Amino acid sequence: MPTRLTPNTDVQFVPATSDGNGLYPPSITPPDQPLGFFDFLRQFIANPLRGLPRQVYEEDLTLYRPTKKLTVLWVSGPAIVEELLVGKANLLVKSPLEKQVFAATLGDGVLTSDGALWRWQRRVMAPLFRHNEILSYVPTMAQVAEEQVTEWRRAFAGSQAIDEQMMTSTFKVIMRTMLVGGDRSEGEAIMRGGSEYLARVSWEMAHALLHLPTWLPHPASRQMRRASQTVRSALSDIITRRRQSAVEGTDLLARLLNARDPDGGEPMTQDQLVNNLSTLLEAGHETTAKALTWTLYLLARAPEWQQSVRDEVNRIVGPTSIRAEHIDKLVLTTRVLKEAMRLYPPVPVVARQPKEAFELAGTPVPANAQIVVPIFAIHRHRKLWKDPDRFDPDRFLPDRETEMARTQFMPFGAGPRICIGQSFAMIEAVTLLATFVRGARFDWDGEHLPEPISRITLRPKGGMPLTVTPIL
Ligand code: HEM
Repeated sequence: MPTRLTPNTDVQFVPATSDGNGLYPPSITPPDQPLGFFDFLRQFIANPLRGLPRQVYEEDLTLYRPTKKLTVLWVSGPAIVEELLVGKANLLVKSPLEKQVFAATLGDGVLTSDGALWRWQRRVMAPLFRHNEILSYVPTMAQVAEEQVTEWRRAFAGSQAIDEQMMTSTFKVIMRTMLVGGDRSEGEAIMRGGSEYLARVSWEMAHALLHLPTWLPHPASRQMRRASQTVRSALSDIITRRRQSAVEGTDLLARLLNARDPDGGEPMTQDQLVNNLSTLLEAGHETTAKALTWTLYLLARAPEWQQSVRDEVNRIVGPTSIRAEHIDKLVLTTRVLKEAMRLYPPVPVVARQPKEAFELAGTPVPANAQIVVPIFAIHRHRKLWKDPDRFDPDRFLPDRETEMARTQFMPFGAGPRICIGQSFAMIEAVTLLATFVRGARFDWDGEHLPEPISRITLRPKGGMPLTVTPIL
């Protein structure tokens, strides 16, 4: 039976602080009881993760019905997550809330569409994400990472805005591997526009939760519209130039330009091309940037782990650039990344809506339910993890990892909508992290305790200043 919750308006949120031990990084202390609707909404705008009550971290299924119109089902037990996202995937669609939030920027590209349109778009893109194809990008990824290390050497030791630098690096990677032909200023406009859009996304979500008409503006409407226009018009220019120059190639844009609808044989329209390019650029860089940002924070708090990663990279790779054959051998580096994505999953929540009423683990789910899989809470679930808030990469030692249920650790989602870029992200993150840690030391000031804030991706409140000392 799901836990049924009675709204309670007295709950205070206390973002956890550090106890001085570097292995316990900031978390969110969940409220003992859920909030009444308006408090929920207020906290949701500040940080949707504050809306998750304690039960979500302890039970498998939690039902929250704060108003007659809103039913939220939080699914946090691995067996039920599997039943939902794998077994019953064909009974679900992407949440209309998510679609409304992304309509202006991603349209109905592969992330936000359903049914035949989704299947076609996913099939067109799948070949780009084959493991071997991605391994061929390792030299480009290593070069981008080395450029960042060179910048740190030029800047000498000091505090650096790690979150911004990780965004720049991962964006360079995606532009140089997937979208050959964009120029630098277009690239910067796309990156800035995407980030500004996501920073304000909770307004759009709250607007959708309240079922307000889409023509009614909210405080962030204008900035979000401007940000999405910036991104879409830069992408449209790149596509037009590419069509005019008739450049051949196998990058993402070439594949999208050559794709034909299996039923009608039609190519993608300009709008569909823009939808999918912006989807790949947005989904493909901010997520990996956040994985790296949080990993470096954790390593700065745990210098002994940082040194172990450095030792591994020096032993396996030495002073040369990282190559494809090194990736599988960097096992400790990979474990550290996984543990960082457990504590700070770059996509902290995924959501669905049923096509019609159905049953989940014997519980009736109404057709209008918002089904939420809170990855953040699953990764810190009290019954699944020992000492869940502690940073301990050894959880991912091979014999311990094989004991985990498939959806106990699910930073890339699960089922047919699992992240198409999973291999790309892991190979990129290992290459960049290994190059960074070999080339520089990262130190924490002992004070910065960023609250993890869900803005589709998991952002550190107050950014991520770390002291970087190049290793010459
Ligand atoms: C650490 C990095 C990443 C994380 C944690 C991540 C996480 C996720 C998650 C959780 C989903 C599923 C969303 C859902 O079920 O609603 C997803 C979907 C997706 N991701 Fe990623 N992602 C990452 C990197 C990437 C990269 C590098 C790319 C592309 C280059 C990418 C492209 C996509 C796309 C296109 C989808 C939609 C797939 C579909 O609906 O068929 N992601 N990602």
